[in-house]
Amino acid sequence: MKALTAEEMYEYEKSIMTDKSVPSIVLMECAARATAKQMKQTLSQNDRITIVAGGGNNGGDGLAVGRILHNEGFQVEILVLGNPDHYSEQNQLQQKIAKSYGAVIKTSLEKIDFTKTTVIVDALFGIGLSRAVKGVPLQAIEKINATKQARVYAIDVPSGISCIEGEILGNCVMADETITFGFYKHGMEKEKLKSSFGHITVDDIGFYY
Ligand SMILES: NC(=O)C1=CN([C@@H]2O[C@H](COP(=O)(O)OP(=O)(O)OC[C@H]3O[C@@H](n4cnc5c(N)ncnc54)[C@H](O)[C@@H]3O)[C@@H](O)[C@H]2O)[C@@H](O)CC1
Ligand SMILES: [K+]
Repeated sequence: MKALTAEEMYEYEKSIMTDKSVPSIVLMECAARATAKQMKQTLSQNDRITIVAGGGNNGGDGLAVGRILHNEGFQVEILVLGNPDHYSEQNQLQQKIAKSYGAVIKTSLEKIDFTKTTVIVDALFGIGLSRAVKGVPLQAIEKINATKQARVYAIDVPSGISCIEGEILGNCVMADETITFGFYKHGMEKEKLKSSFGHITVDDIGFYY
């Protein structure tokens, strides 16, 4: 299978945003809608959904997924981790939109009661992971993996897997499903990582041809 490295994917996205003039936030909305659509194959209104978002655009995707599902009546709680000074533009905008629709955003791992969670969306890191996870993000990954009763959906890449090297950097989320955009990512071609990705869906989200 054709599996793109992070650099190749960034290049491709840049060409869509410049040559095709597609705004980043439009790509993000379409990525989030594709993720929500795939999740709804197995979601029920009884599910308690916890979005675990980082401060970058993977987190932005997660915030948009949370707002979309919240607006469709699902039980959603959103956790955003990371240094607020480093939130990406799109992440900040998605937080503003989610709050405007009444979604509650928490910012510390301790504030989430994972014992009640039945579905986790892993939106900590996507193709931007560039070094081994440690500290709070590592605690979050371990918490997600310890929440045995939850189905775990990874947005784009399970957090902790680097698409630069196609390797786990420290530890990674063990996803039941990964929804990735445009192309398979470097690492998905490796047999030894199959159990980390779970079932993989590639969605062109309307722009990646
Ligand atoms: N570029 C775009 O407009 C789009 C990007 N998309 C999403 O955006 C993701 C890429 O977003 P970003 O480039 O913001 O990066 P990520 O959201 O993957 O990572 C967030 C930030 O974490 C930092 N980081 C890297 N390794 C770390 C570590 N070990 N510990 C702590 N922080 C670390 C980096 O500074 C990185 O910018 C994709 O995977 C996809 O989910 C999609 O929304 C499609 C549109
Ligand atoms: K992720």
